[in-house]
Amino acid sequence: MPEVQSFAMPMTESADLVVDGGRTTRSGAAHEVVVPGDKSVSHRALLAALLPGAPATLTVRGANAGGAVRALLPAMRALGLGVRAEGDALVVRQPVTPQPQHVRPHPDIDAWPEDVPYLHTEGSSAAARLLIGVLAGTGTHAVVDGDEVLRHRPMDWLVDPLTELGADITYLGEPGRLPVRTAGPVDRPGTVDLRVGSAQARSAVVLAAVAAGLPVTVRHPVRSRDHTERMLAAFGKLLTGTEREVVCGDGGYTVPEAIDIPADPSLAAYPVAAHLLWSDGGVLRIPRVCLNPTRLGFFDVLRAAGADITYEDRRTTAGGEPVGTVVARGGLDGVTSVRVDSPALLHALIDEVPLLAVVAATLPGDSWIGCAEELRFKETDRLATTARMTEAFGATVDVADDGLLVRGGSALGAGLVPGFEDHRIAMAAATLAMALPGRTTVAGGACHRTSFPDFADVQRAVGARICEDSNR
Ligand SMILES: O=C(O)C1=C[C@@H](OP(=O)(O)O)[C@@H](O)[C@H](O)C1
Ligand SMILES: C=C(OP(=O)(O)O)C(=O)O
Repeated sequence: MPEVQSFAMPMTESADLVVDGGRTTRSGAAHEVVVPGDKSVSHRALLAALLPGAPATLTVRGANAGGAVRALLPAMRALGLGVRAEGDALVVRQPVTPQPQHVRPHPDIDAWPEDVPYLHTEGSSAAARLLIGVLAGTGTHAVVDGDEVLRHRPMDWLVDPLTELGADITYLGEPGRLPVRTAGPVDRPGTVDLRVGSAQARSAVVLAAVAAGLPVTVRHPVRSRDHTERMLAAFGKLLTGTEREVVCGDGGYTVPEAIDIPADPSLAAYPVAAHLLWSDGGVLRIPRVCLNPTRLGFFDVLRAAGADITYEDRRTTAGGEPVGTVVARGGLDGVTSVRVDSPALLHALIDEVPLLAVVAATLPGDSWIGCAEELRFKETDRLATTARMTEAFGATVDVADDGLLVRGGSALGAGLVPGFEDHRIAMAAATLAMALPGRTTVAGGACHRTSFPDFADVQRAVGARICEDSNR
């Protein structure tokens, strides 16, 4: 594992979120809310427009409109695709005149490669990593870069296996990190072993192999979210394999003219957690949620611990993803602790760890969230920032190399808590604050826009008192 970043000084570029505890709606009420489209499925659907043979127009309906997905659009435009919002859809047209992006200065780079598109994906690691995979499959010459935070996140997780398969990828700055230059396609069939469970790393290699039409077997240590494989299979691509490998075989695929994006389970988790933490009875329904089992860890862990969460109206979409309604009834009475102790379960709730930690802090027993070493390489070192945020409410959290031990039974209180400019940390903090008496300010909490632009509206619809305050 590479060296982790230091997040000693919380940054507060975004407005604060101010939350007053308690629920505005009557006890036992029924609520139904809609959450945004799945971020991961949105990234993959948009990138399908860059696969060889993609249709002249691809309509992605219900895409997530947060900063992480938007970060991909200027890069696509720089590659000569037209991307336009039409209602709740993003319409991708090709080819159009490329719209170059501005180069972000880098302390170690004086001369940038000329005559190749410069592609900047802001802070979105999924956008950068999946894009590198597609470029390595199509043999497109380009530079892929990101913001200061993304420039610290590991890219060797995918660049190493892509290079083994023959791709020409060079680091322009620090080895293992962005920016990278892609200059030649994967062209050596074979088997590669991934050393991390990252779905982005696996997806990059699978997308490269499929785009290049190269027979490749990708062995991986854990079956993390499998949206790429499901999407490609829905396009007709023959992918076989087992729990630990994906075999990208011969045979073509057809990218359809429209793809529907189901709602994001990692975003549905916030109103569900708020509802359970209020523990005042009632029922909350969230329709059209992606029920892919590789994404349901947060709900499954709470169900196993005794919470009443069910999945209803299940069906499978044309895109290969199961969807349905997530229904939460009652609260957390009888739930004493939670436990995550397998890599597959951890990956099924990887983005919900900060939220699970704050829920665990309200329980009487000690909870363990393990197998989580990859959390150190997110927007922040999320083992450290989750602990610091949860402790700011009065909780006791022990940080291990690979996880968090959240001690039960601490007295929790409202106050000023750090959001670390990390959307998952900020939304978890605001959600716990909804259940605590008094006023909490989540510093920089408006960074929720990275993945959940209408977070405050949705939480208000289930009874929260939450607003933005840029005047602190
Ligand atoms: O494949 C994806 O779209 C994602 C995979 C996960 O990251 P890793 O691949 O780094 O585990 C997750 O944390 C991220 O929000 C989105
Ligand atoms: C970690 C996340 O995304 P990414 O890795 O794409 O930045 C996230 O959405 O929590």
